[in-house]
Amino acid sequence: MAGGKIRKEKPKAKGTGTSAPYQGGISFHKSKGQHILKNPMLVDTIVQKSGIKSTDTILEIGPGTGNLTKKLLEAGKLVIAVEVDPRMVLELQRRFQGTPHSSRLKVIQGDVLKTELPYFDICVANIPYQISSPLTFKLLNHQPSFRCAIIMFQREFAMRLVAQPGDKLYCRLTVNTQLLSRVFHLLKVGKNNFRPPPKVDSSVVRIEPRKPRIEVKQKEWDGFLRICFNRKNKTLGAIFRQKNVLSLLEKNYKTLQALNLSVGNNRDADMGSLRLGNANEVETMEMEMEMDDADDGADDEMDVEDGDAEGETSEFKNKVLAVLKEGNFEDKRSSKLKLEEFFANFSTTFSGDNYFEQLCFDLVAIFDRSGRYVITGSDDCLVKIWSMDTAFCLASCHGHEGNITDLAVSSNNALVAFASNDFVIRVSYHSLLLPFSCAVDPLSSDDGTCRIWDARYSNLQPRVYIPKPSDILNGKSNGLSSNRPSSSNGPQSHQILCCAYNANRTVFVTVRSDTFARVWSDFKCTQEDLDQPVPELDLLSSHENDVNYVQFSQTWCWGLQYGCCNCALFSYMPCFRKLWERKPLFSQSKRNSRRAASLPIFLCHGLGDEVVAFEHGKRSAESSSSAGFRNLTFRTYNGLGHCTIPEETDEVCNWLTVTLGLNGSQSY
Ligand SMILES: C[S@@+](CC[C@H](N)C(=O)[O-])C[C@H]1O[C@@H](n2cnc3c(N)ncnc32)[C@H](O)[C@@H]1O
Repeated sequence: MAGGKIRKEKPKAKGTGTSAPYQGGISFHKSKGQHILKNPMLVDTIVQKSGIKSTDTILEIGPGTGNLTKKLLEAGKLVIAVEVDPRMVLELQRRFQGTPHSSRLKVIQGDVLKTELPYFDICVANIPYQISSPLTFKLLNHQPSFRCAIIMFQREFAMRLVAQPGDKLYCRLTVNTQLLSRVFHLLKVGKNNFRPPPKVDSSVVRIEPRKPRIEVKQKEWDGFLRICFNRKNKTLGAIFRQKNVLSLLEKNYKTLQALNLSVGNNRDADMGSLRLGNANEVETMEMEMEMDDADDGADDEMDVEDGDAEGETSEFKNKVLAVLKEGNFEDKRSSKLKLEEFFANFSTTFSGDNYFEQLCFDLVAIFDRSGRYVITGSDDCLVKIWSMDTAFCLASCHGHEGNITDLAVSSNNALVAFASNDFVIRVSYHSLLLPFSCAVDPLSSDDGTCRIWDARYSNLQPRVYIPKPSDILNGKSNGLSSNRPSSSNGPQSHQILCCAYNANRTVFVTVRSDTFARVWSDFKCTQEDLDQPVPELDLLSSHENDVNYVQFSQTWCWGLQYGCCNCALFSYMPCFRKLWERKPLFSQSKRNSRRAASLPIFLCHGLGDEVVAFEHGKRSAESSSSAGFRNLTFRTYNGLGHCTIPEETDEVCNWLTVTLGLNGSQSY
């Protein structure tokens, strides 16, 4: 591995002939990754390390204003530059027009990911980092193959490419890249070598495509790696015992078998020798991979619970495990497995049976509430925000250690919650003016807790919500949870599967794979509050299996906050008893309790509410009255279900008009 590090721009040496960075009066767009190289010495070093021959056709991706292009033209025979920004294309043409280089520069205007690449010997590029992954694989699949690519990447991405088994960054990207190429780290590059400086450090790597290529069915191979790296520190034996993995493999197997039979392809039905049919036909089948199993981190067997299929499934499981055992892979972990071992495992056991072909995790994607942005999550552990106007990726959110399994935007469009199968849910401000990145607390992964932090102050610790272990729960919980992980709490053994905020962000609910839903208060919002215990307001039970979706009712928004609102309007108050117990009205200062006691409250509830039982509304009213609220109106409506009627809305309107003095006669 070559070394070296260039950190800072050296002052321009007078009379050396090195020129100042050429900017051409253009303003740079961060959304297009426009961070031009401003250090001429660095440009020289990159070109020198590329080993360009005078006969070479060079591909440059994103030439920008041409600082690197100029040196490439001096070193090679022909430079083909692909640039998406028409302003840069113009600037490039202006810069080289009339120079001896102009006939050896060919500029293609367009998005490199959508451009059919011409023949080239070598690729040298300082690329926009948001296209790192697709670009790498586009290059590696390019035919005829090229000699090498010298590319500037974000440091972390570069380190993933060169990672070795056992390294923290060793991942599916590493193995996929190293299957097709050999990668070397050439140079560390500090932020100050760019204008404007990016937020991250960079590295230059050299990628040499393997010749000859290792031939592998790429879809199958990638599906296999997705499973292996989904929990990369688990043994392969434990991974392939998971019921979702097994049932998906079996589903693939059976569907493809059926397809094969239905086209009259009467083959031996033995698993070991069956070829499972045409990939195009199965492309349309719905086969989602959801790794949301109850997973306690141990390597215990988890049998498929399918009643009728049990016998067959066990047989299927045994066969899968037998092939793992045969290759001695059962106790190996993906994080430490060499490429050759992956390959051996894959080709000797599974290849040809197409079990993995359909194992691509779907992207999760949602529009934000304005409709101007799309937020996506994927199995590359990243959440990205895309502009609907330009189709550019505007921000990437790092920090998850597992696949992104779900996304949600709060009703006021201020927050985005990401669920991941690394056991953590993260919540970030959805504001494009703010850095959209969250640092991961290394202690937080795999602990089944919920963490919420303020992305505006990424140096601050997130607030941690630790559910009580379900084995000590006896129906309902009344106690407080600590907001700090502690050994007494022990490791959490259940993933959080989904969560939701209520409309005004005062309460949220999390659901874990132990089937319990927990309701939490989010009243505290300052950093000083971090040391205070976080109240787990309520524990909801009765589901018998995993709960995969949770949502607050939007029919009424309840907005009660102590001493800071003028009235409260709701159909019932979730967790009302615990709320009053935690913050008894009369434990506050006299002035505040007087004020709170006179708070006008309007409660209304339909007697036929099939979703929130009338009883809850009634008890909310009784409990609030006995807590000391004396200005409370409770209206009930005969036969009204979980909806509203004109009579109710009229009454609410009148009440608000009088209470808030909208008719000029304020009563509060
Ligand atoms: C990091 S700058 C590098 C500029 C120049 N090579 C340098 O080193 O000074 C990335 C360049 O890639 C261009 N770019 C961004 N996305 C692109 C895409 N999808 N296809 C082609 N060029 C792209 C940007 O407009 C920008 O000029």
